[in-house]
Amino acid sequence: MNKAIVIESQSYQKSEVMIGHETLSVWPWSSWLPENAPVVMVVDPKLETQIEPLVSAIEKSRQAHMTVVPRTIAEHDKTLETVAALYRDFGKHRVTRDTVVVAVGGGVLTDLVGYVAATYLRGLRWIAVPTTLLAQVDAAIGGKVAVNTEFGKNLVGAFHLPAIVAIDTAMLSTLPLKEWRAGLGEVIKSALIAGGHLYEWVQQKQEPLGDLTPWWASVIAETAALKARIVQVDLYEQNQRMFLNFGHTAGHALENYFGYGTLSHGEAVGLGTLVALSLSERVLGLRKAVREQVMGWLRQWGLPTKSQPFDPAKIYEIMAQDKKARAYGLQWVLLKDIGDPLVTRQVDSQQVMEALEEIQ
Ligand SMILES: O=C(O)C(=O)C[C@@H](O)[C@H](O)[C@H](O)COP(=O)(O)O
Repeated sequence: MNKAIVIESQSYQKSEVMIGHETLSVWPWSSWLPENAPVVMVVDPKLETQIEPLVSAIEKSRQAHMTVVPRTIAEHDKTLETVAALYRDFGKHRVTRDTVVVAVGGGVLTDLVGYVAATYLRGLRWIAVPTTLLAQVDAAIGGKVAVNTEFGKNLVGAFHLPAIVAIDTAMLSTLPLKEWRAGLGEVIKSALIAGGHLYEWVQQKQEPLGDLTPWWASVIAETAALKARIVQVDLYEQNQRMFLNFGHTAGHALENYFGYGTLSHGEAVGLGTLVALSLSERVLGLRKAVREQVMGWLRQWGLPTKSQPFDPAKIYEIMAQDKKARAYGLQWVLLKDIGDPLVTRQVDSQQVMEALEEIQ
């Protein structure tokens, strides 16, 4: 018999993105956590005091036991070794398949803990509680979970949607300015690929970092919503979701080149955005005024418009590992105009080298 038996996956992943202010411990945790399911919370130790109301809200809402695992995870810790350490923690705590993992921290922590949730016991339900600007507007949304390798950023990972993304903007009240800056690359990227209100708000003013003003509340909500809309139609990044990678082709390569953690993701994506805009001018005729405007935004927010010196040939070599690359070569996300991104292979190495030189 050579008739194929077809298995069509019904793995319908669903993710609810909640955005509020001072709402974390009053959200309906008892309905978010299956009855009697054990909970393992992996939390950035810096936040343990701040999230006490959340811990008690979860413990009050359930009979089952909750284990809190404090774990500092900086960019240079975003490795398979750290994943293995968490596997050991989960083994020690006898984590079972009905356990819900709650990840509380920045984008690096939610990326790594989300990957542990995607792979431990072949997959656990998880909830993301993002506590930085980067995580709230981008990293915790959409289920891209991953760790870095020596060959590149996020090269080992999965698509594993968090059941809930609980974004409480009050968590930003204690966020250091460096961490605010680390999320700005995604805000600028989103404004450029989306156009519309988000672009207009950012074009009109770039409010100071650190105060959660109504302007920031609107920008965060709209950036998060943009990502959710795109993921809704292209979870596995077959086409539109690639637009969210604007500025990341060069950005990730710069992070790898200088050593993870040396350049923040926001700084790297800001520089990568300038490279992508320069290529958009060369390949698609985008007007140079857009890049000049973005340089003004970066300066206003204290992000670099020039990189430390680097070897463009080495950056180009690292970019070859980019996940948008295919056997036939690199794919670039460029802009035809504000709000009008596209994916193209029609970029030659000379144009890339010239665009890279412009940020040196
Ligand atoms: O969610 C996506 O898709 C993105 O590309 C969003 C990016 O801003 C984010 O940094 C993502 O983690 C990078 O994706 P990767 O596939 O280049 O690792």
